[in-house]
Amino acid sequence: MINAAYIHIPFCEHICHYCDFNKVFLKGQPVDEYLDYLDKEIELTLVDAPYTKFKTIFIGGGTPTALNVQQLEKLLSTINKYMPFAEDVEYTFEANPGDLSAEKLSLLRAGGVNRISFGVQTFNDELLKRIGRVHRAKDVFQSIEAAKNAGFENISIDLIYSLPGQTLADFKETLATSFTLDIQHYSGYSLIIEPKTVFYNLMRKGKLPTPGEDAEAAMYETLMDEMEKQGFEQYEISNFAKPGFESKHNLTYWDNEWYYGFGAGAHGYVNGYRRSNYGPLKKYMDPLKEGKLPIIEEQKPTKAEQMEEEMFLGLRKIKGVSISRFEEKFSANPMQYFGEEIQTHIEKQLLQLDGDAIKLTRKGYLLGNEVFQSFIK
Ligand SMILES: C[S@@+](CC[C@H](N)C(=O)[O-])C[C@H]1O[C@@H](n2cnc3c(N)ncnc32)[C@H](O)[C@@H]1O
Ligand SMILES: C[S@@+](CC[C@H](N)C(=O)[O-])C[C@H]1O[C@@H](n2cnc3c(N)ncnc32)[C@H](O)[C@@H]1O
Ligand code: SF4
Repeated sequence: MINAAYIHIPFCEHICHYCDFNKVFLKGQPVDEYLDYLDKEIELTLVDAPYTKFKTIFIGGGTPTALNVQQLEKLLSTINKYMPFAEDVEYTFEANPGDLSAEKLSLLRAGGVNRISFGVQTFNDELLKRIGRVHRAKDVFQSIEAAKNAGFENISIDLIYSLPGQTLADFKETLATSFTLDIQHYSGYSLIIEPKTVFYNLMRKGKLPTPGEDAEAAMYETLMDEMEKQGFEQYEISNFAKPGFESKHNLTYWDNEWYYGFGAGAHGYVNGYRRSNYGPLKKYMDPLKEGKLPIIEEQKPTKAEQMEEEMFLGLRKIKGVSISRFEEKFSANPMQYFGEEIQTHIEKQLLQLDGDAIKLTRKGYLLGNEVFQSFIK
């Protein structure tokens, strides 16, 4: 039974210089039509599904909060129509600071949303401008205050470090400001320069002054140290939470469990099959017009692939991969199956054994990608 769902809203009011997620500039887009087809996709998918109460629902983007009040109402009513919630559901909406009026916030609350994840990135207004964001630090304070006033008690922000021109001192200031917010969860990502973004083109022309590897590592160390000092537990390479506020939805991914993915470009892991939807709006909507699901490809990972996934997803979690759970799932001992890879990384002090767990060392957090890749045979 699948009890997690991701829903993608691919519209943004502006396009940030670093972002390569599936999104289009909002103006002139068939947003209402998109929401109709999203309704159709969810209906088609869930009509034959065994009765499920959803434990996690995550509305991401793009920018879900770029929808207007009527469109938000429509989206929430689709979800309410087809997706019964478990009592302890974690229902997240991603939001851009400055986007949420009191009216939109109370609609979300009334619709059952109980977690908001704001894309803050940095509190330095100069840097915000440089990375192509339109919000400013003051919008973050206002939005979080408004979300609290509307009754939200589980609020997260995303930060990006290693931004062009950012110094360690600057990042420390962003962190210090973040801790004045009294919220429950933080994600801290290091900037990835993705192909086809403004930043990628600047980089190729030698015009992107990124801080460099040493500064990036120093910022990450600072992030981890400061989070710990403030009582936020690191539970994944980039994620920190007050006890009990770890993101259950994102843990579904790292625990290698099944989930639905609805909307343009969304991916899902449904009944053993990894699937992804068409990204471009027209390609997503066309099959639905004929009553068909907009799936580009569906692939069932072999047992060997599932074991690899269990490792490279699970090792992202600070508590690591449970040996006994692995054995239960695959009737194989990971210490034997991946003996060589694990041994090599223990020798390099990137992995460690801790009771029933295989997990990264602190040095391993910095070099996670090197470790994960070695598990893909
Ligand atoms: C895809 S956005 C969607 C939510 C919302 N539109 C926003 O901008 O916050 C989710 C998060 O991904 C992170 N992100 C996007 N592009 C990134 C990149 N190139 N490097 C690191 N983090 C990135 C940002 O922190 C962002 O908040
Ligand atoms: C970068 S993460 C940020 C999560 C946030 N830090 C939190 O704690 O809630 C969220 C982004 O990942 C992407 N994403 C997550 N699940 C997805 C899925 N199943 N299919 C496609 N994109 C997905 C979306 O672009 C979404 O905006
Ligand atoms: S970071 Fe968020 S707001 Fe910016 S372009 Fe990407 S999805 Fe849109």
